[in-house]
Amino acid sequence: MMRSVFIDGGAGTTGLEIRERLEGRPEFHVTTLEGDARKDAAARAEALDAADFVILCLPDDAAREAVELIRNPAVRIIDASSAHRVADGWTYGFPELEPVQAAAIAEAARVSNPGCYPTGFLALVRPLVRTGLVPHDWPLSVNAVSGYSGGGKAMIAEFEAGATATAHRAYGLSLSHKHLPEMQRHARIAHPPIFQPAVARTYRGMLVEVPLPLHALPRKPSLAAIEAAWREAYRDQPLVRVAASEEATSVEIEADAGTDRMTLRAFGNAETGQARLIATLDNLGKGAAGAAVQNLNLMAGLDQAAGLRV
Ligand SMILES: NC(=O)C1=CN([C@@H]2O[C@H](COP(=O)(O)OP(=O)(O)OC[C@H]3O[C@@H](n4cnc5c(N)ncnc54)[C@H](OP(=O)(O)O)[C@@H]3O)[C@@H](O)[C@H]2O)C=CC1
Ligand SMILES: CC(=O)N[C@@H](CCC(=O)OP(=O)(O)O)C(=O)O
Repeated sequence: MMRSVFIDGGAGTTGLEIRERLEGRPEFHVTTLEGDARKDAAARAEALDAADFVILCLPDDAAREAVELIRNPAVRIIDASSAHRVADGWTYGFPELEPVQAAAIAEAARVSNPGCYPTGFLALVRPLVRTGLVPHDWPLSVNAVSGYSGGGKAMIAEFEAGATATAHRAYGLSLSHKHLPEMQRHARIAHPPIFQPAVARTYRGMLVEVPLPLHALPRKPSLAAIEAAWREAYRDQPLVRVAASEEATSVEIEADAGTDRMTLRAFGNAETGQARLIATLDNLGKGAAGAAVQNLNLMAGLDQAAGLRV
């Protein structure tokens, strides 16, 4: 069965990546608007209402507006923006997050894609909280570096203009980044983590790291216990891998760039009981377009990894 998919914001960074992934897929007929029609409310309303699925690749305000424009109750929505990630009536589009999540997404009418940083953070932390290895009120922190395409067209233009952009910039210094509510809500933790994001002079890829003092946790888990909790959580998941970490001496931001997968690694020092948990992914892959297509596959009743780069 052919399903129609309208991408609102199809000329943006995430929209173009989704179009690339859906090219040559006979299950989907993709439509977008061109020229002045792209931002014309009447043209958007018509295209939104005519589709089986719409994927919103827009700034938050435009995504909220798109949802209001939809009149046809049969239209199913995937929102790549951060407008609806903790909103009532929306299903969080992270199929690997809980054992029931993929089934919930498959049935949902409104699915909100996770943010790229929360994807790494939640993958590392949620199984540890769920199994009690990390107490739900533990004061977590997360350090992360993203490729500059994470900031969309504006940041790409800044970095590619060359003159002003840096090699590595720390930001989010007010500790109020827009990803904090979804990190806290979906990890099911009592406090927002201390989140230290940075952007580097590389187009795509990201490295999300959670430091953990294992010796101070009530259950004093070993690295092996952490890896075992991840392996159990992601046992049947095609897009999340747990790498054997013993031999690695470094991890690069490009490790999963150009793919739709995510890799988790646990490093540490057994003598001091300190650990570094590291997720790598592509901010435009599992962090955005890959996740949107994974959700679309599930909602359409297809194999979740169909058309994705594992
Ligand atoms: N880049 C990334 O790694 C990730 C992005 N996201 C989210 O995905 C969404 C899209 O981001 P991204 O692709 O990076 O952003 P871009 O800035 O690259 O693209 C946004 C697109 O939306 C278009 N647009 C803006 N306002 C309107 C409007 N009112 N009506 C129709 N089109 C409009 C823009 O038009 P114009 O071309 O004229 O500027 C642009 O083409 C954002 O919410 C972002 O936060 C989520 C995860 C990761
Ligand atoms: C490098 C960079 O600027 N990254 C973006 C996050 C990209 C992303 O996850 O997009 P959402 O806005 O949809 O959550 C930021 O920190 O705001």
